[in-house]
Amino acid sequence: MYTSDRPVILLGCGRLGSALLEGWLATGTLAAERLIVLTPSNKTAAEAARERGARINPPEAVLAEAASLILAVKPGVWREASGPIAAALAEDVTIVSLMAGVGAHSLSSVFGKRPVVRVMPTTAVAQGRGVAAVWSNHDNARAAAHALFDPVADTVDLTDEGLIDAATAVAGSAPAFIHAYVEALARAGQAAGLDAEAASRLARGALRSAGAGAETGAPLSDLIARIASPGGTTEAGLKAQAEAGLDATAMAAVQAAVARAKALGN
Ligand SMILES: NC(=O)C1=CN([C@@H]2O[C@H](COP(=O)(O)OP(=O)(O)OC[C@H]3O[C@@H](n4cnc5c(N)ncnc54)[C@H](OP(=O)(O)O)[C@@H]3O)[C@@H](O)[C@H]2O)C=CC1
Ligand SMILES: O=C(O)[C@@H]1CCC=N1
Repeated sequence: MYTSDRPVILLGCGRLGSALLEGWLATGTLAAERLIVLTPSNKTAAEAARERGARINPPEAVLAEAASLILAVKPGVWREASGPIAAALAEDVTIVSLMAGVGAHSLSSVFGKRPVVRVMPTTAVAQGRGVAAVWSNHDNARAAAHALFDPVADTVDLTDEGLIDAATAVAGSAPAFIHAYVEALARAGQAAGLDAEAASRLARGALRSAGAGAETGAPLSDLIARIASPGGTTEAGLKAQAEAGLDATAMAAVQAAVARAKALGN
């Protein structure tokens, strides 16, 4: 729970910014009156927050009240988006960057000595069921990030900023990798004779079932063992999947995402 009386600025209200707004308001992490949203265009989530008391694009002087600035803009535009507001911020404001690739050193080149924390969440923060990697050199900044993200995500502290790129691949991007796998499963189901709708519903249901299993907290190896009857269909499928290069596929996806994060930061 975020307990500071001072507001939080959300810079950028796109897919991730909107998901965060929804999650914070749904979980009561933050009273809407404490939220300031800076967005160039109208967004449904921002309008819903405005109706509950959030300030959308207020006069610049208001920004000095904030305790935290959340950067939820694209890595390619953060400098032009931050430049005009940096001077208006309090000297002690915590910079909470959700951006892939952009390092603390670059952030400090714009925000000076203000403490920086990097957080890499998934969009399931909207449902209060995300996961988020957290890295900072500053204890207070890390604590501020935990106050904002613990209510909407399983937060995983990283000891080294260099690990954020790996976390971006394995958390931020990975839900899309998994959705793509489920789509491939549905296509394979169609190839095995199911019609498109049945294949899609069955594959999505399998994803939901896997998620429900994962949410019990049981080790994934136990969950696999519970489904795979000795000598049965699952064992046969798992063996074929491994032989077809499942590990290599995951490795390729993670390595490509890590490389892209590094390129985005340059
Ligand atoms: N989507 C995801 O799952 C995740 C994303 N991230 C990170 O979050 C960040 C945002 O990604 P995502 O939400 O997907 O991107 P989006 O493009 O959906 O959102 C970015 C938003 O930034 C807004 N914006 C652009 N310029 C400004 C400005 N000057 N001031 C304020 N807002 C501005 C855009 O406004 P407009 O719509 O009006 O153009 C847009 O809505 C990225 O850095 C990404 O690395 C991290 C983890 C997961
Ligand atoms: O695709 C991206 O670059 C962002 C970062 C992690 C998820 N979405």
